[in-house]
Amino acid sequence: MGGVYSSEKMADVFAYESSELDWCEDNYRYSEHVVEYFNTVSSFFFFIVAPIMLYLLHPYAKQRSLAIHMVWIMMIFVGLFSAYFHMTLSFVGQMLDELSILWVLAVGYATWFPRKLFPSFIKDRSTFSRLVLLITVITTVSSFAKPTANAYALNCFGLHLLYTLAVEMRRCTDLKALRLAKLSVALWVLAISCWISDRLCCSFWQRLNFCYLHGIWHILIVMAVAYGSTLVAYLDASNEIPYSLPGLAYWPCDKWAVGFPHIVLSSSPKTQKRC
Ligand SMILES: CCCCCCCC/C=C\CCCCCCCC(=O)N[C@@H](CO)[C@H](O)/C=C/CCCCCCCCCCCCC
Ligand SMILES: [Ca+2]
Ligand SMILES: [Zn+2]
Repeated sequence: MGGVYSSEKMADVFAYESSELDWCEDNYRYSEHVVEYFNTVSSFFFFIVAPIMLYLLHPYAKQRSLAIHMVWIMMIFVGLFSAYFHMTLSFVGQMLDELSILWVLAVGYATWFPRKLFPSFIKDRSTFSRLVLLITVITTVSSFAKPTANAYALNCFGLHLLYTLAVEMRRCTDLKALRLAKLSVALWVLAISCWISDRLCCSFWQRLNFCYLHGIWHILIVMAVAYGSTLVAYLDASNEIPYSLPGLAYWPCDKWAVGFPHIVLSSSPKTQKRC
């Protein structure tokens, strides 16, 4: 009897709409199998951007460490779990979506957090990575205590990332890096405005019959991560492999600096910069 009860409970967490979260988009509007259609489809944008970034960052990863590819490989899983979450609005979907974001952030921090900003008691990156791992495991376990607070906690980590970037950019005189920083922050501000507005002003957007802000957030946040992570990687390359003369370029149109940013490594001398 107890076995039947617990397996029913197990099934409950996979059930459609078992999550306490429900985004502004109308449920089952376009399909009886997909709860939030536009939010699900927009999650596939992760699958387009991740392979492009993996390809573009490959020369830098080859020089620095192939482990860097983990960030964008994990972003493919974030997209997959996000699509599953919005398709079902299940509790398992929510936790997979949120925990995969937490672990991408952890890998990003372990890989790119500037050495000079390490707490004073930490001497090398492997000790720092162990500290990040410990914090991530504790946060993963705590995330089950109050799942509705998880997304807000993740946004706080996002704010810390922005603060770190601001500290790093204070001394930077490289115009291309400064432009990339401004674009990254602008994309993040637009993205987070959509996320907050979808959560807090839903009745307003319903009256306008425009309930797609969370889907737009998906698209903007992937672009913010593409821009922001390239900037962090560029600062890392300037500090850790300066002999390969890292520079910034854009694909497909470098001339107008439009498209996806990436790092070019060359042996020719560059104009002086300080980052
Ligand atoms: C020195 C550190 C370097 C770190 C490198 C960056 C690593 C990538 C970081 C984050 C990945 C974010 C992926 C977002 C997925 C969105 C899925 C989603 O929509 N989930 C929602 C539910 O469907 C959920 O409610 C969202 C919660 C909020 C997540 C907030 C994540 C913080 C993102 C910070 C990105 C900053 C970009 C850089 C800007 C300068
Ligand atoms: Ca909804
Ligand atoms: Zn989402």
